[in-house]
Amino acid sequence: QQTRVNSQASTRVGFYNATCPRAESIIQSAVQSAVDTNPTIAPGLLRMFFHDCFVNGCDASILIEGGATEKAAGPNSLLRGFEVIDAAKTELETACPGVVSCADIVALAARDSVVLTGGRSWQVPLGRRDGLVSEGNDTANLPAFNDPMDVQIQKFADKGLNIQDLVTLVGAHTIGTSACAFISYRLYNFNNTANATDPDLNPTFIPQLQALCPNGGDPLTRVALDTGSEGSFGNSFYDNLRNGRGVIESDAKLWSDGRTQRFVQPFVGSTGQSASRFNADFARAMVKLGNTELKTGSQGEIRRVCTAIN
Ligand code: HEM
Ligand SMILES: [Ca+2]
Repeated sequence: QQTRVNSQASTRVGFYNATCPRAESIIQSAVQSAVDTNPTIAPGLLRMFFHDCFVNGCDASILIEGGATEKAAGPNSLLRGFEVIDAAKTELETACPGVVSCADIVALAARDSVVLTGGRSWQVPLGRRDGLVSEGNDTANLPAFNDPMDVQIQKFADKGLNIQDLVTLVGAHTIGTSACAFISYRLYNFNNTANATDPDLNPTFIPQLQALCPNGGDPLTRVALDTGSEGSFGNSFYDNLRNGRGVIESDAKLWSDGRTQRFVQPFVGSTGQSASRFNADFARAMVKLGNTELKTGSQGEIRRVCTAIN
């Protein structure tokens, strides 16, 4: 198994220009029609790309179905949007059989999801190949909502991503929602102490979150990660962090830990400048994330269907 962390990325923009010129528009239409029907697909697809890239690189290992694959593992249990990738792949196989990798579909669908929710577009370097391995245990690479900041920083460093990349990429939480399962302990039982709340939470935010995630309520109830703006891609997420309104613990720590706060700061504020900086930096960080442990050239394969190795 070849792994190269961000080393001379050999993806390139326009990789399918000659071999499948309609590839990007086919994927864009598939994402658009899915998001039109169900807006929660957009954050689902953005998160899918992250969870793919962090485990065996951006190689569509996340899509493989069966026994103990990544998709079946705990950290991926709430991912959504798999059917959109399959729909795009079916159309691509008709238009240009055997050409477009599932890994590139995931990468493009993530970009399209950002654009459809109001973010700025960017060009996605392509040419990833699909991986031959998908093991549930490897999902331990993924950061967890309650990982200490040291662990989060280390998990990103292991993928060639620095603290600034971490802060920028977690800005993806400007769209989408979290299950109460990842929130309630901050409201009712912080540090395993009855009735204790997380001191990172703004006291005025606690009753709001408690209303959304009642004590003992359904752990699958969903709450916006960027309060007031869950459907709209932008830098308001960082304002919420500064205001003690980070919904999951790992997000809140981006402000309370000085190592990350210094990178949150430039994204805070309603001036066009901080918004513009976030959009530009996010695009750059996504390209960097997208070159994680690439398989290119003759490595891996182009899958016939995204859910199974050929
Ligand atoms: C320290 C790193 C991170 C942690 C601990 C983390 C954790 C989480 C958790 C616990 C959720 C809620 C999942 C659910 O209930 O369905 C979530 C949602 C989400 N995450 Fe992250 N995340 C991290 C980084 C990222 C990155 C780098 C991206 C993308 C570039 C991302 C994209 C998303 C999106 C879009 C959602 C919303 C999903 C939806 O609405 O279905 N996250 N994340
Ligand atoms: Ca992967």
